[in-house]
Amino acid sequence: MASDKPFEDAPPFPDDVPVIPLNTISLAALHSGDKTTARDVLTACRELGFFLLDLRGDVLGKTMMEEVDQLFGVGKDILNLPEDTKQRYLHDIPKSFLGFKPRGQAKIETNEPDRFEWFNLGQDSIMGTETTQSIPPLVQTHMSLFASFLEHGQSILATINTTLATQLALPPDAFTCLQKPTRPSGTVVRIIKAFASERDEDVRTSMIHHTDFGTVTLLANVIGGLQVLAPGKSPTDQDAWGWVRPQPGCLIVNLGDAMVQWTGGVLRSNVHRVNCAPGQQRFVDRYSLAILARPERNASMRKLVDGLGDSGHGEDDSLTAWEWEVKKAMSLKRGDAVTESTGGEPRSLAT
Ligand SMILES: O=C(O)CCC(=O)C(=O)O
Ligand SMILES: [Fe+2]
Repeated sequence: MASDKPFEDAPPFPDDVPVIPLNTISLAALHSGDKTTARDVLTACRELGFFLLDLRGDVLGKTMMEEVDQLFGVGKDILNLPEDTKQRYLHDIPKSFLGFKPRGQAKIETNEPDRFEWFNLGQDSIMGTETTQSIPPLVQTHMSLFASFLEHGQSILATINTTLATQLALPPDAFTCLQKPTRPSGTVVRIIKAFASERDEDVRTSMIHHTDFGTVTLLANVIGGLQVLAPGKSPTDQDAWGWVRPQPGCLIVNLGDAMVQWTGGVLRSNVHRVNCAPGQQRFVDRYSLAILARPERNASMRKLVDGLGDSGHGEDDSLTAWEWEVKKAMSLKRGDAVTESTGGEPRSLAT
């Protein structure tokens, strides 16, 4: 996440909850071309599909940290706009995922309403590629900050994608050429508010378990709540969930289903959820900030890696990213999609 300051202002993450061990990758080491670090990225993306990216000691990382800090402030103001303002900029699923998602609109695993709101700002809106999203004035005021954050985030994403492609013996631009920021796509900058859980009956999941649809997600957290499902375990097994401990100066990076599809199951997209924050953190509202990258709408979902694994969806090879996303969204809506981690060679987390 961001600098140390927001962590000092927050209730502490407790020491007595099971934390999932995540590899920490240094952005500075990646930028300097360090081979061991590049290999570590591949290992993390095969085994768990999650890692921490340490931004400290890197010029771009420092700028990113400052922008994350600023956007946490702005994001809070946006998510706390008056209800009637937010109502004017609601998303329109499945036509558009852009705009506000009201609290309680989706369900959690018990069929109770969810406990979060989000606002999705389309990369296409920021880049001017498409101008269909109507933007609240407060967001418009901060557009240059969103644009700068997205540009720096895209640069980090390009480094991760190029590293992965090279490690898989693909052309370095094998993934980046399918997700150029200037081309129309479902990529969004997302701000999320998961509500404080003061009453005991609120101590439950905020955002249901899922995998991300897209390519790579960059996520900034201060307050805990994010949980990752241990590979091979069922989401109903409450002991199989490990907390992600947010770290100052670090982003959380996770892979989405598109990377599994492109790599024929070599890379991993892991199930995660947002639970009620642990310990004393449950008493404060939890904000997070993310860039969820998706392939360009017209990108091919054809496998780029052969014979190393199988994502189990060979028929998807002929689809464009847009067709593929619609197909996934429809099958989730019909309820015939099983939410499960896919791809990779999961390591056991037992030590
Ligand atoms: O808020 C978080 O920590 C995670 C959010 C998330 O998983 C998502 O938006 O897909
Ligand atoms: Fe997610």
